[in-house]
Formats: sequence, C-alpha cells, structure tokens
Amino acid sequence: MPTPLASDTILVVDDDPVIRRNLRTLLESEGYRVMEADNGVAAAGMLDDPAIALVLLDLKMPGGSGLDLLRDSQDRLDERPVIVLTALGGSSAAIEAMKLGAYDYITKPFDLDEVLYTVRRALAQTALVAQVRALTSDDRDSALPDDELIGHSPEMLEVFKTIGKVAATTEPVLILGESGTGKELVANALRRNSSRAQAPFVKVNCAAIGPTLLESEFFGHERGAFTGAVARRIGRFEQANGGTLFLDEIGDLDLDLQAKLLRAIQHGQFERVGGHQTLTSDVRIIAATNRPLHAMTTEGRFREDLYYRLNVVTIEMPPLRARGEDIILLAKYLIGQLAGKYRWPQLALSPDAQQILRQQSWPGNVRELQNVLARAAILTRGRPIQPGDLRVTEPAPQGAASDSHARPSLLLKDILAETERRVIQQALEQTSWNRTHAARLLGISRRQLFDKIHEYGLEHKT
Ligand SMILES: Nc1ncnc2c1ncn2[C@@H]1O[C@H](COP(=O)(O)OP(=O)(O)OP(=O)(O)O)[C@@H](O)[C@H]1O
Repeated sequence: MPTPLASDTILVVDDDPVIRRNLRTLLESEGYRVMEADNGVAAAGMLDDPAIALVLLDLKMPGGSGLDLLRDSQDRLDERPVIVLTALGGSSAAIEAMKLGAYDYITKPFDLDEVLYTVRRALAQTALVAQVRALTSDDRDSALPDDELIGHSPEMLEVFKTIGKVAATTEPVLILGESGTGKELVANALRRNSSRAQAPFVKVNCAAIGPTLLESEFFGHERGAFTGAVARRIGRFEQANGGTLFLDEIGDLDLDLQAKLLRAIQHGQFERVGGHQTLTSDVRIIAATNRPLHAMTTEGRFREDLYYRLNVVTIEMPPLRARGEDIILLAKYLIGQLAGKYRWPQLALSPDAQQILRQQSWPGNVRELQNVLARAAILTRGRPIQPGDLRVTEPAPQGAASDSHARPSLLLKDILAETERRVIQQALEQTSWNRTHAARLLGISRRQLFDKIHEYGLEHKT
C-alpha cells in the first residue's frame, strides 16, 4: 500500500466527540491529516476543500444524517471514497449507504486495525483508478509511461480494483488470462503500487529455459555444479530478496521444479544447485500463465499444493474481445504512441477502421492489436488508417463484409491472400483441425499447410 501522502486529509463526520477524537488520534499517528464535522450538513460544507481525500461518515446524526449527505452531495463528493460507520444491527442503513455509492462500511464498536486497513485500501484504490483515468484521457500530450494499463471497461476497472486491494499485501498473486492480455503489465502495476516498489523486481520466464538451467536460474549454482558452471551464480530468488519475483508462464514449469519452488515459496528456503547450504530469501511472488492451471492440477500436470499456494489472490485478465469500447481506447492510445515514435502527426484511425477493429475477436489480444496497428501505420506511412490497411486475422462478420467500406483491399495480392486464408480456415474447420486431412483436401503438403497456418496466424478455437 502506498504511504499516505501529506495531502491525504480525512474528514471524520460523527456527532460523538469521543469517536472523533479516537479516530483523529489513530489517523494522525499514521500520517494522515484529519478534519472533523459533527453532522452531515456541516460536512457537506467542507467538501469543497480538495485536500479531503476520504470521508469517514457516521450514519445516525442529529442535524443532517450520513445518508442525506450521500444522497445530496454526490457532486461535491466527486467520487471521493466514503466509509460508513454504522451501529451493529444497522445493516439496512449500511446497505442503503452502499447503494448510494459508499465505498465500504464498518460496524461500531470498530476495530482500529479494520478502520486503518479500509482507509488505506480505499485510498490506494482511488489513487489507482484516478491514475488510470488521467492516463487514458484523450489528451495525447500527456507523456504516458510504456507500461500503463489502459482501460475503462467494467472488466478492466475490476482488475484495477483488485490491484488496488492486493498490491500492498505480500501474499502471492496469480494472474490468469489469454496470451497478450496484459498479464505482465498487471505484475508491474502490482509491484509499483506495493510497499516493495523500490525493492528489486526480478522476472523469470519459466517457459524460456529447460528444467536444468531453470533450477539454476531460480536458485543459483555453485562453481562446478555442472558442466559450464565455471563460477558461482546467484539465483533469482536471492536477487529478489526483499522484493518481488515475477514468475511468468508458471504453467510450463516441470513437476520436479514445482516441488522445489513450493518449498522456496512456503518456507523461503532453497539451496543453490550443487550447494549444501540452505539459503533463505524473502520474496513476494507474482505468477502468471495462459494455461488452465486448475484443470492441470486435476490432470496431475500441476501440483495442487503449489496451485493453492499461488492462488491466494487471482486476477483474471479479460480477453480483449470482452472489453467493449476499450478496443478503441487502446487503439487510439497505441496510434498516439506510433504517431509520436515516427513523427506522424496525421496518423489516425478512420471511423470505418474503428468499426472493423470492434468486430474482430482478437485471439492475440492487445499484442495482436498492437501488431495490426503498427503494420497499418507503416503501410499508410502515417496517413489516416482505412479498413483496407488493417490486416486482421479474423474475417469481419457478414454484415461488415457486405459493407463496401469494410472491404479489406482492392489490391489483387491482398484479395488472393485473403481468399487463401479463408479457404484454409474452412478446410481446417471442416476437418476439425486434422491437419493431415485438411492438407489433403486442399491439395497441398502438410508442411505447406503448417507454413500457411503460421503465416496467417490461424488458431484453433474450441
Ligand atoms: N491494458 C493495456 N494497456 C496498454 N497496453 C497493453 C494493455 N494490455 C496489454 N498491453 C500491451 O500488450 C502487449 C502484451 O502485454 P503483456 O506482455 O503484458 O501480455 P501477457 O498477458 O503477459 O502475454 P503473454 O501471456 O503472451 O506473456 C504489451 O506490449 C503490453 O504493453
């Protein structure tokens, strides 16, 4: 959780001076500034102060109840989180408050730790959403760091919320989702918003290296541990000590290594390859995979105990096709990046091109969108992108194909390529992706078929 900023002022609204004093003492000891009001009307008058970042609000107060404040001052609250304080048994008022947009509620007599935890969580979450909003506004002049997560869809806001909630804990986080959905960006955001933001952030791609080298990659090795081990090597667990270790493609991990990894995560203990000394390291684990990890546990391909250890918090990345208008938001953002990089001020997306983008199913998700746009931008050499400039891997649905604007290209070579792609796709579907049968049907060799599948980025969908 980010340390509170000096500007984080909390408005405590309660008619009971003892409660106000207790809350003030607690919050000030944590570095927050505190303002007080003893009823809803007085509180509403104070909300014009932009320093107020959060409101702790009693519901029952003479002279302006908390519910009235929530109901009447939405504009003044301007999305600042309100945490409601309710007496035990007052659940209907609490529910009503939540409906009116309260962030959360705490029942009295409250536990001070719970108050602090809820306040911190609310502030971290709001800061994250605000940051994302600012970065995704249409203003292209704002310099965007490369690893910002763009999205306004409810699905992505859910992801941002979860990041806000869990970033500050040291529990492991498992990020699931199709390839290219932004899992690595989420790992970066978790780290950036954690108390370990300044500590080491070490990444290992578990699919990139074989099991023997991977063990040494994780835990290091002693000199002479195996041929080629000419010097002692410090592994990633040691490097990440005090920080965060991101294990990408964890679903590709060999069973034997899964056991060693479990021990290292559970007890923080491991040995270098060829070493006898037990080493310890304090790392926060973030793991990601596009594989169905849970199903793999039932098939015995992934250890159940490791799965449950990693799966304390799961973030499911929605596929791009499920993010609605985020496709266009992202496309505009990516176009902005390309325009800046290549100095193409005219680069833009025509409305028809946007329509084509909306209609795709994007099996390669954001990465595919990036590739399609980069290729189109290069083709047009910085002029506005039209539908014909977009080489998408999925044919546009019927309606779009009959629309003259949506016709991909009039160049003979493009039409031939598009026809070939469709025929191959058809043959593959007709044969349930039996490549031998499909190749026979098409009158080409299996090798040629493989090359074409690769060339056109065709994918088997179940
Ligand atoms: N929401 C997003 N906003 C901006 N860029 C994004 C977003 N999601 C993904 N990207 C970009 O798309 C590309 C793929 O993202 P990333 O590598 O994080 O995906 P991944 O899910 O980890 O993929 P894989 O499973 O293949 O490793 C990156 O260049 C990333 O910057």
